[in-house]
Amino acid sequence: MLDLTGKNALVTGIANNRSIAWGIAQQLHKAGANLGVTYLPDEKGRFEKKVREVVEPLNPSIFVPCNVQDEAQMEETFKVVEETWGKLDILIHCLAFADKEGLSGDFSGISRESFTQSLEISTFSLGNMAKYAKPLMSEGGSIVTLTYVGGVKVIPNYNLMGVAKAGLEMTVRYLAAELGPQNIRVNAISAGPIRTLAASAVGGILDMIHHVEAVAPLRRTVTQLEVGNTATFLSSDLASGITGQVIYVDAGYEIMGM
Ligand SMILES: NC(=O)c1ccc[n+]([C@@H]2O[C@H](COP(=O)([O-])OP(=O)(O)OC[C@H]3O[C@@H](n4cnc5c(N)ncnc54)[C@H](O)[C@@H]3O)[C@@H](O)[C@H]2O)c1
Repeated sequence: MLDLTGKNALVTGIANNRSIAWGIAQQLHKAGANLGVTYLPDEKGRFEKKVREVVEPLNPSIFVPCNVQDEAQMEETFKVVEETWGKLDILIHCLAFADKEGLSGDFSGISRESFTQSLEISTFSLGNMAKYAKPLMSEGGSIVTLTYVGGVKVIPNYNLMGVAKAGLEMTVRYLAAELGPQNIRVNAISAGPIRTLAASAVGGILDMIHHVEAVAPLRRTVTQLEVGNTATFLSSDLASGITGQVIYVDAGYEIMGM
């Protein structure tokens, strides 16, 4: 039985109702988990307002700002988790960033600044979050992150994010090896292309989606809720033997050679 009643789940990366993290939050909630949500703060508070509206129906017990580049906010986030729940069972890392320069044109033209910023937000943040989650996952736990096939094979314009995702997938393996003895499992979902805010920054995302719809065995791409279902499974006892893996939720696209 897939039942997350009594489990505490912190979900990062909801920007709006198209976000993959929103699909995940809904399915975790449906399975009975208590939800905590972080949002990326901005000066005008627009993200906060938007995310608050989106998540309100799920009544999260935690709602805190967390820019992963801000160490004080990271610390505060997990302090609030400890004060509210005492323990954490599920951590969803569902965020990434690369600027325009990193997502179009020549790979060789990417600047040091773009590279550093993207890898810090998209890759380093997983291990750094795990550092704070580890002591709170005293009864074991599940950490799930999101990756894309562009971290394994060359996808036009994915450029810098491809390097970030390659690093992220390796981070999953190192974390799984480190945290396994504490019964903390760490996995990644490699999702097919979905129209979201982040995806719209990648040049030619619609072409990618149309290509997948034409070629993938299921002749379509996937939805946020399908990714949410897999994240919920990976976070449940049904997946108790799975760690360090990258699970493709991509309508089968990854197996195709042509
Ligand atoms: N959409 C796709 O086609 C697709 C496919 C495979 C994997 N993914 C991955 O899924 C994850 C979620 O992306 P999405 O497509 O749902 O887009 P999205 O724009 O809805 O979500 C990206 C999130 O990253 C957050 N973020 C960016 N910089 C941050 C920072 N410094 N600190 C904290 N949060 C920050 C944003 O606030 C946003 O909530 C990303 O890791 C993305 O690479 C997306």
